[in-house]
Amino acid sequence: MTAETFEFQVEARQLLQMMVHSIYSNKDVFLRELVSNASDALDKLRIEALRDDALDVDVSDLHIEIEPDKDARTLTIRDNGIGMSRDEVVGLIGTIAKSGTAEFLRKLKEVQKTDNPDRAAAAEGLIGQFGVGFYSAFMVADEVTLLTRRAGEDAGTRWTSTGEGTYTVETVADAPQGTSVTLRLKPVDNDDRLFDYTSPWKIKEIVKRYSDFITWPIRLVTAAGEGSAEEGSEDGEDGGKPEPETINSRQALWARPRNEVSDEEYHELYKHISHDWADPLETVRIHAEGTFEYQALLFLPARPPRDLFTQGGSRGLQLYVKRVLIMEDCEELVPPYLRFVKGVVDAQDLSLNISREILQQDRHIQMMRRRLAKKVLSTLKEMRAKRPEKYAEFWREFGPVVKEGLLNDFENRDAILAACSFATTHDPEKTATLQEYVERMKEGQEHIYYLTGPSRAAVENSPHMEGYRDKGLEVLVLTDPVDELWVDAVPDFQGKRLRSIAKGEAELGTEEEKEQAKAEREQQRQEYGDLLEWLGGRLGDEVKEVRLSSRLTTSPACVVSDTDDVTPGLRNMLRAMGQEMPESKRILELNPDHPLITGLRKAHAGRASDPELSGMAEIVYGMALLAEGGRPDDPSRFTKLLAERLERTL
Ligand SMILES: Nc1ncnc2c1ncn2[C@@H]1O[C@H](COP(=O)(O)OP(=O)(O)OP(=O)(O)O)[C@@H](O)[C@H]1O
Repeated sequence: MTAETFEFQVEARQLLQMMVHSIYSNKDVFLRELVSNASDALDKLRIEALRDDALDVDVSDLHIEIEPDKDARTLTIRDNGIGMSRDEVVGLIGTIAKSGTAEFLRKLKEVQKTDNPDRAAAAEGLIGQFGVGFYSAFMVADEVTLLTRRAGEDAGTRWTSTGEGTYTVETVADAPQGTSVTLRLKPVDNDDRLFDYTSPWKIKEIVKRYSDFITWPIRLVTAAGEGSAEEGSEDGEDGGKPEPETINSRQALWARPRNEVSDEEYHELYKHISHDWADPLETVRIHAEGTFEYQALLFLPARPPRDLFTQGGSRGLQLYVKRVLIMEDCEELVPPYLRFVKGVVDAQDLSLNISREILQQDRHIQMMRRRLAKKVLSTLKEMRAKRPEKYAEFWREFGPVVKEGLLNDFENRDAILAACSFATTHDPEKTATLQEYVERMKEGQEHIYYLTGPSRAAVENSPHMEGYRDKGLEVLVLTDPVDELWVDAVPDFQGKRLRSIAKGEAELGTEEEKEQAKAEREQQRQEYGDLLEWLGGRLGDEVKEVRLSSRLTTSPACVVSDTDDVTPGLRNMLRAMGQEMPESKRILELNPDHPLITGLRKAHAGRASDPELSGMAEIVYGMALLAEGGRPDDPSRFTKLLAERLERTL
């Protein structure tokens, strides 16, 4: 059949260009990527064969082969795994379905344009986050040919490209099942770290470093005698019969004693599982013995995957039963708020062909899920104590996800809270745990105070903060959307209630101060009685009450919610999620010590019926809304009223 030529999709072309002109300095990783893909293909075939008895394939000798040809300067990576159909080749290899590709390329170009001496490192960091898989072959090859046949199909597909803009696809009748990728290697250029990838020594070195733990045999196929030759040796030129040699130890890392495995080896396993090119932040090992035995290796990534907040992203852990991978993304093994955790669980006593439906109810799966969640949470707590910088890096990226657990994992609520930390007014540079907050509480302070808002600046500058700052009371600064939700779901911490400083009456200071303030307020209430009543009448459509405030020191007024009402932030959020949320009227609080308010009281006492005054009611209320980051219902009317008054001061 004749070959058809296709154009790469725009993003794929751009990405290929970068690979062809090789911006990534460590070119050895192309082999890691191709071996990783081959290993995945073998896993998939085995899983499919477990599920589908009718699938007519031989799974008795699943393996990966690497075959260099020194004379032709080619390198072939072959597997007898699941293979790809013609449509899959075009869809998976010719296009890049990853979300965020355009954004990634834009950033990459930006980095490359600058004269920053670290731009190569910055570019590598970006590729590390993105991962480019199969395309990394073009770092070392000027032509790549992929020959593949999907298990269960008759015809195979040959795909060829020089990485320039087009690729050809051809149907072939006699392809072996599985996939082989043949690279026509670029000339060796040691200065550019483009090594001789036909050298058996080099191949072994790379496989040992990056792919040793792959459970499938990786066989090096060389002409007789060549496999054991030293680098640069010309042995084997007589072209003896190829002799395969298994070059990986195939030992599951999780089954090896901790002190025999290096961090690098763990990191390579993480990269293989997660498709991340960067090292993980933390490795967690679990070895459960007893009636139900299992081992687990879990990893906390350094950076969030692009699909962390989207539906349908790849979630879950790899589930093995006695060293055999039976499920790729087993979501049942981690609760949704730990969905960023990657890793492997290997259980001794599960059925090999357990179905997803059964998994959900399986007692052992539930037991492991519980234990793994607890272990991750305790690791976070420990990280915070012992490796605070790493924890801070983690928390910045994943804190909002972990806090989702406070909404629904009641059993682990305390453990989640112990792993959480929050920005606070105590120290702008450091986060605090609730435990630390409680230890610092002032004498007479009963509650844990917090304020939610869109940003740190908005929260810190909010008028609600004034009295608390004045009294030296610490307030948690909560700015993640999820904070609006969990604060209502967590009633208390060690018997101390969490209280929004924008809700209810503020009761500040020691018992004595509170008593004193109460007496003062009583007196002021009499003085201000008329004004409060009048304002309440004027603003009756907007607010449910007008009262004197004990939380303000410098602002004239603020709006607060009633203790059990939802905050405006939460209301907006629930509305955005499509929930019907009725307006609930709020409370206007006045600062009886502010000149604007004392002036207003005098003006009202002197000329209560002056129409000028009624505009003032609206202005005071509008200002209070603006000060908390909200806005008046009718901003143009508000501006007009304000302008009229300002005019008169000129
Ligand atoms: N040897 C192979 N056998 C079967 N399918 C393969 C093989 N190599 C690649 N594929 C298919 O092509 C897809 C794209 O591969 P590619 O390496 O570009 O990306 P990836 O592995 O999905 O992700 P990443 O870029 O993070 O490595 C794979 O997801 C897989 O479905």
